[in-house]
This record gives sequence, C-alpha cells and structure tokens, in this order.
Amino acid sequence: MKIGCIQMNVGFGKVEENYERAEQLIREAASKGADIVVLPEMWNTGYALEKLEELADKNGNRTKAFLQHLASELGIHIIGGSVATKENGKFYNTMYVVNRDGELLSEYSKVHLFRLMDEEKYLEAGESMNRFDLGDLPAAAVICYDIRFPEWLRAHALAGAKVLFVAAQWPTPRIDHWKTLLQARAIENQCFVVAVNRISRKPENFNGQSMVIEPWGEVLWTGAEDEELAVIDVDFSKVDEVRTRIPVYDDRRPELYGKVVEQK
Ligand SMILES: O=C(O)CCC(=O)C(=O)O
Repeated sequence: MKIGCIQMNVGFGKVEENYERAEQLIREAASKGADIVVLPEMWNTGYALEKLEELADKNGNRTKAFLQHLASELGIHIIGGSVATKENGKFYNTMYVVNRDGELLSEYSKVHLFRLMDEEKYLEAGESMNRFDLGDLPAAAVICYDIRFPEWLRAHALAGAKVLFVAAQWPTPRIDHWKTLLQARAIENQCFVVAVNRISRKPENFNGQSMVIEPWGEVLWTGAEDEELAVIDVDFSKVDEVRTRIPVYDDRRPELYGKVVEQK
C-alpha cells in the first residue's frame, strides 16, 4: 500500500489558505498513487489557541465535508490530521478519519492535552479511543503528545491495530524525543508507525521530520525540514512476520501489570 504523508506548512490562523493548501497536497498525493493520505495536527489554524472562537470549525462540519468529498472523489482513505473544532461551546483538537467511499470512520479528540503549551487552558480533552479499519487493515491514530503515553498506544495495538498513525505539531527543540518515542512505539507494539509533523516558521517553530517506521524499528522515511509530500510504499505483512519472530503479545504477563508484586 502507498501512504501519502503530507508534511504541510500550516499558516498561523490562516484558515482559508490552509484548506486550499491541504486540498492541493491531498490531490497531489492521490495523483502520485497514494492509497492512504495523512495530514498533520491542527492544520486549519496552527497553534492560534487565542483565536479559536473566531477560527475553530463549528462541529467539524466544514472539515468533515471537505475530507469526505475528497476521499470519495479520489478513492483514497484520509487520516485527517486534526483540526480545531467547537462543539457545545467548547473547543477540541479533533481528528476525522474517512474511507475511500467517503464514509466517516472515526472522530477522535486529543486525549492528553499538552500543558507545556497551555492546551488545557483552551481545549477540552477527548475520552475515547481511535481504532478503525481501512478496508482490511486494522489501524489506529493518535495526536502528538499522546505518543508519550505508551499505555495509550499499547491499548490501540491490543485492540488489533497493525499501524499507528500520528498527527503532530511537534516543536523543533524536542525533535530528538519525537524520533526516539516513535521508534520505540513501533518496536514495542510491533506495528507500523506513520507520523506526520507540520512545518511552520515564525511565530511558530515546527520543522517536520515526519517518519514512517516499520515494525522491526527500521526507519523507512524521515521528512525534510521543509514542506514535503512523500508517498511511501509499505508492506503490512511485515507486522505478522515480526510478531511471529518475537511473540511479544503471547509473552505478555498482564496479570502482573498494575500491581506491586512482592519479592519472595
Ligand atoms: O510532547 C512534546 O514534547 C510535544 C507535544 C506537543 O507539542 C503537542 O502535543 O502538541
């Protein structure tokens, strides 16, 4: 399968330009043969948290219609990154996933809000998981800071996911954490990890370096430090091969986890 990773240059608060650019890049990815396309986090507004009242997508209506239309017209699955939304007077950082028939498969609001960047002052946290199937492919997706919580990604892997998509706006100063955490999540869960970061310069500081990692931990692609669209070929049969080679899932001892085991 071919995965189109859209490492987009997101304009700070420039909603109209961002929708236009996202559409161009999604169309380009499809024209290059992508079966699945992945967008970054908060691609409608960037980190313009103080302007959400004006900028957030009301009930996600615009984004859902936008993604559903493009997915069915182009015949591709879209992991819709995330957008700032407003629902019942509250703001969320929400991902929509649509399949190639244009059906909405899932709706996920970021569960772990990132306090270092004041997200909890502006946003409400989501409460539910994000497991879905892209045709025959069991998949899951999370947002940015979520990758610091191995138990959250493990829960999705235990629920059957063979690929973990990550939409992010991961800042440049901690890009080493990004790379290490993503590689660890792929190795420990024996999953593909497809992680798409954004680009942005002033007033923000995001330098891409999106990654596609296979279940043995080998990095298949790292994005540049500029806007980039990459279409990466992946072979999902690698998941079963790695899980057979080291049967981590069979060897788990969940009865011991979460309780203190006294030494005899
Ligand atoms: O965990 C980090 O260092 C970055 C997280 C982040 O920027 C986010 O969740 O938006």
